[in-house]
Amino acid sequence: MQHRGNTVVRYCGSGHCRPIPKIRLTVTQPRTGTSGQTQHADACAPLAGTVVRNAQLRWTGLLPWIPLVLMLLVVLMNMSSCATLPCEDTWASPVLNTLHALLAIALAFGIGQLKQMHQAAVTALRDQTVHSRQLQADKEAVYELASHDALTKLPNRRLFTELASSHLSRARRNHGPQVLLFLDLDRFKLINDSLGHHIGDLLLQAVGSRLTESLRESDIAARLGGDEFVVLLTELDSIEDAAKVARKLIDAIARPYLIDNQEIETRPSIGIAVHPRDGLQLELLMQHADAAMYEAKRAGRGCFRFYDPSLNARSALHLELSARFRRAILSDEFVLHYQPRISLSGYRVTSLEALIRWQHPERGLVFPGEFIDYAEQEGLVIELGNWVVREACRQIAEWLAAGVEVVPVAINISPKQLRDQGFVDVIRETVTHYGFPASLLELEITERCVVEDFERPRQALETLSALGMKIALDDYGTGFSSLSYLKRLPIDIIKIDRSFISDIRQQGNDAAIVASTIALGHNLGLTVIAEGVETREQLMHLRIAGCDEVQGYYFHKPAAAASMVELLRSGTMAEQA
Ligand SMILES: Nc1nc2c(ncn2[C@@H]2O[C@H](COP(=O)(O)O[C@H]3[C@@H](O)[C@H](n4cnc5c(=O)[nH]c(N)nc54)O[C@@H]3COP(=O)(O)O)[C@@H](O)[C@H]2O)c(=O)[nH]1
Repeated sequence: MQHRGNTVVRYCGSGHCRPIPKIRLTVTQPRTGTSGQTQHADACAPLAGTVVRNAQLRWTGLLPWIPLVLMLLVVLMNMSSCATLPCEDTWASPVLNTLHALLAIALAFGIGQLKQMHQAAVTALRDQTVHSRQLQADKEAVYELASHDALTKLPNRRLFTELASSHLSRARRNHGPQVLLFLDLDRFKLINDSLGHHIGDLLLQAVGSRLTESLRESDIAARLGGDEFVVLLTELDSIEDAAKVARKLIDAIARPYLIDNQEIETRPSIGIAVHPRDGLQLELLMQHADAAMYEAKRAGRGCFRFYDPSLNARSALHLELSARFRRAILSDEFVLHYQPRISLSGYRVTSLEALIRWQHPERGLVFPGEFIDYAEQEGLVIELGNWVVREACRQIAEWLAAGVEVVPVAINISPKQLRDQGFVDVIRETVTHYGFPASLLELEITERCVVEDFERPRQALETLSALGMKIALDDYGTGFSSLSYLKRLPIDIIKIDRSFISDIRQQGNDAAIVASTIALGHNLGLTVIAEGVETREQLMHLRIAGCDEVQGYYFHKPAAAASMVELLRSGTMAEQA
């Protein structure tokens, strides 16, 4: 079918086209009370059928009148013959009898036609009823499709915009606080890519159900698309209550899901914007809640943040950084900072992690959280990663030349970089160029590196491991914590993510996870490192739990290469006061 102007042209079976006026359906949904979606429906077929049937009825409707007219003629003739001839006249009787017989036949034919006509009318009426029921069902289906998300059955962006906008304009008169929550699932892409879209879809449905179960009837929840959901909280006593609801939603959504016999976990990051404080119009509130959601992601994911006007300035900075980023690689504006890793037996410096920073000419030091994702999306991360390899090797060579006892330097490898065909050669050639043992370089990868493609990264890691480099699995516990990866990849070190370390002292889940990860790592013969150690309490807990090494602000923040020289010369660190 094609739409041409206001005419819908339907391709018929015979191959020629019949123009039929375009039908507009304006659908009203009683549940929400909103005048709904205007849709063009393909109503041509049933309507065309009805037109043809009506024409047929008109023609067949004339047929019963023919015998009736005949009958009238016979009666008239009969009457005139009786008037002019003596009725007993012998020759007139056969004529009249014939005419009577004709009359009887005509009557029978007429009654038959009348019956058929009645039957046709009844059928047409029944067809009409079935058709209007079908049309109503079609209208409802069109409305459902146009206004709801097919997967979760929640309202979609369009319906949410209608409902929330009308609610906000009413609320403007009532002066109640209305709060918009913008939710985005953490690491959903990882789940989708690794477990398949079917599992991803089932997870989204389950998240949609948890969301609605946790809200009041009066709240309006919708799925915007992908892993993004929005909620308008309509009956809050105070803005503080929004934080309680956000916390409740995080807890509800973070509970594990059992999907196709697999336990899956996800958490939402939530941004919050308050009406009228953060905006009067829905569009602005959505933008602000979205900006706050990104802030929640930056703050470590699985948490919520309220909108704050300074976020706008940060978004502007982000855009500006993106524009300058390509030039920055060419103009060598990046530097590496280093953070020591310390053994828990003797507090020896065992390694340095190289962390990239952008020395921006006007903005000063910009941290990788601001540009690594952008570099990854734009395909610039390979170029940037190769720069890190060369710079780390140059620095090792410089320290060695200065007579400093160098410990291995760990560099972070991004997923695209590890999949790049030239990756192994770049490392091998650079190490050969500087002529130091390959064991002075360590590679930190995350599970994300092997999700999309396993074999090529595995081979690259095997080759580099065979050269003597150690491989660390970073951010352990935040992805799948897959035992299969630990078994099939040449991993030497597990780095427990800092999100498990911050609450370790409370003897809750995090302490149990850390203890079992340490036991698991040791059973597999791996070195276990805890990241993000900031307090003495955490340090003591990790010592008792049997962790091998720690890294974190407690001992040293990442710092420029120059400040590592003293540390490397002494080789140990002391506990902080
Ligand atoms: N592909 C590449 N990724 C890189 C590179 N350099 C860094 N990164 C990744 O960027 C993320 C953020 O890094 P950064 O801002 O440098 O933060 C690191 C530390 O400063 C921080 N850290 C360390 N100790 C603490 C602590 O006690 N508390 C606290 N709040 N933060 C701490 O952790 C980051 C190091 O994390 P990790 O890499 O997981 O060991 C980060 O993901 C980097 O990996 C690069 O060259 N290439």
